[in-house]
Amino acid sequence: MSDLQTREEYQAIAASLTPAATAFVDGAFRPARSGKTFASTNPATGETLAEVAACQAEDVDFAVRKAREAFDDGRWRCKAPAERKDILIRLAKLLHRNRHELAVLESLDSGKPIRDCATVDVPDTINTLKWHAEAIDKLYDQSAPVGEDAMALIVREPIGVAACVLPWNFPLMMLAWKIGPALASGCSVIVKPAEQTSLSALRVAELAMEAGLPAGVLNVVTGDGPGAGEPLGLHGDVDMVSFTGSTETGRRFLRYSADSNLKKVVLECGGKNPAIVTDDAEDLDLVAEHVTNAAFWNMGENCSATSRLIVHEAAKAPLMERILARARDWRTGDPLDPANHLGALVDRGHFDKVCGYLEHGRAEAEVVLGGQGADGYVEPTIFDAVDRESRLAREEIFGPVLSVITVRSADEAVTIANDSPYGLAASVFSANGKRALRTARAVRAGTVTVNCYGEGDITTPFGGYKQSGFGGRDNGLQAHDQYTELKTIWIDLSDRGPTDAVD
Ligand SMILES: NC(=O)C1=CN([C@@H]2O[C@H](COP(=O)(O)OP(=O)(O)OC[C@H]3O[C@@H](n4cnc5c(N)ncnc54)[C@H](O)[C@@H]3O)[C@@H](O)[C@H]2O)C=CC1
Ligand code: BAL
Repeated sequence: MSDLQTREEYQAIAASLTPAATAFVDGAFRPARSGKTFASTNPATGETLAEVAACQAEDVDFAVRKAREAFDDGRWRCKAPAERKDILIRLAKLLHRNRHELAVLESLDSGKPIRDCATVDVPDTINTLKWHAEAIDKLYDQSAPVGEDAMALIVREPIGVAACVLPWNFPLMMLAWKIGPALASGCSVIVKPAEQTSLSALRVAELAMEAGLPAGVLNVVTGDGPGAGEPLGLHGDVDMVSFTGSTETGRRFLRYSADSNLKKVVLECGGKNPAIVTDDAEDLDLVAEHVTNAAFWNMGENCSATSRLIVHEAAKAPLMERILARARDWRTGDPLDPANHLGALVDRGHFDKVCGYLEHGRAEAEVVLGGQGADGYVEPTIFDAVDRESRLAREEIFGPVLSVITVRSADEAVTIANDSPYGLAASVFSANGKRALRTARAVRAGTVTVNCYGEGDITTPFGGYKQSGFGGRDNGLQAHDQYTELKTIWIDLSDRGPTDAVD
């Protein structure tokens, strides 16, 4: 049954909110030491939602010190696994109890449509935390096959202080994708939300205290990239950074690491994701449904959005007719109206960037749908006859823009799909099982879906090849690898005496 409320109910919740907007460190809300703030605005209205603490290096230092203390004294990592599990499950329950408020906060701060915040973002956040919490007391260490004279234990230990640097497109979901496994592993965590969308992370940190998470274990440092992100990346006492965002900023984190303490860096970056439709694709209604969702869901502000439709010439006309029919039904407007599929883009800067691509597309390709933006909103847009060398075909637009490229064979489709610096996600539509699987194998991307579109689920690792990712995966038990170190403990079992042992 749908959990959606009416627009009026959402508006009433919005009117009742007084979001916390200072940093959250060592169990308490704290302003930036400088006293500086920046406005967090509702991109749909331009209204200021809160003045958020503009943290800088000194605030980051304090947060790292508190996180380190919490890690070193073992108040979290040394708790019995079942107790840590219970606290995180309590947090998941508190998120569920506050789900309408969280969905509204997320929608107001980011421009995302409430229908998605309520039915996807918040439920996925809760499920992710629950799933990692449940794993805590079910993961076993290993013993290596080293023979009779020794025993070698391979144990997994929390890495220490983990910094989670978040994007603005899925503020809650990305928070959960990172703090879920980080906290489950026993780390202390410092979250740096994107400056556009700080509010939901602060609320989650507050609820985590209510759930019983010890102070200092989950901290949120608000601020922009150069002010708060850079000092985190350069900090000598941060053990790892898990980052989601642009490839350009991802590169910076590698440099920060090289210039400081060689902290582990895991990057989940951009994508230019192809959907390949072969000449034998069946059920074009279903294909059209998947491609429309993949391209326009979350206003295309999604690293795994399908932004290139690579379609065989034989399937193109009937498929395009079906995609257009669906996309025309997607309503754009007030994010708090559950009837709307698309809300506002995250901020004016990003809106202007997407509009720049629309202008380019109008000049270089054939507009078959949309093609204009107004007042922070961009309607679903489809460009046909896109040149595979053009900016539309190669650059991440991060808006509701689909570029169509026509091909004459499956091999040509794969060549074009792989002709990209990115390799995050792809989908393949073909009724021929062998061909579909061969194509899925040939595409260089971290997630390839067959006859559907998606990102897998919490049980499957998510991340990219090439410049889409580096160093690890989110989701699945593989996500725990990010936040843990492996230690070998070698125990001598031989009956040689000490003199023999050094011979
Ligand atoms: N893979 C993904 O999910 C995302 C991709 N993007 C892509 O990136 C483009 C630009 O968006 P931005 O908001 O500028 O992304 P961004 O990569 O700059 O921001 C992501 C995070 O990095 C932080 N950051 C920014 N500059 C930093 C610096 N110099 N040092 C340390 N931290 C820094 C930000 O404060 C934010 O928390 C988008 O148009 C889109 O193409 C953006 C967000 C998410
Ligand atoms: N779609 C999940 C990852 C991201 O867009 O940032």
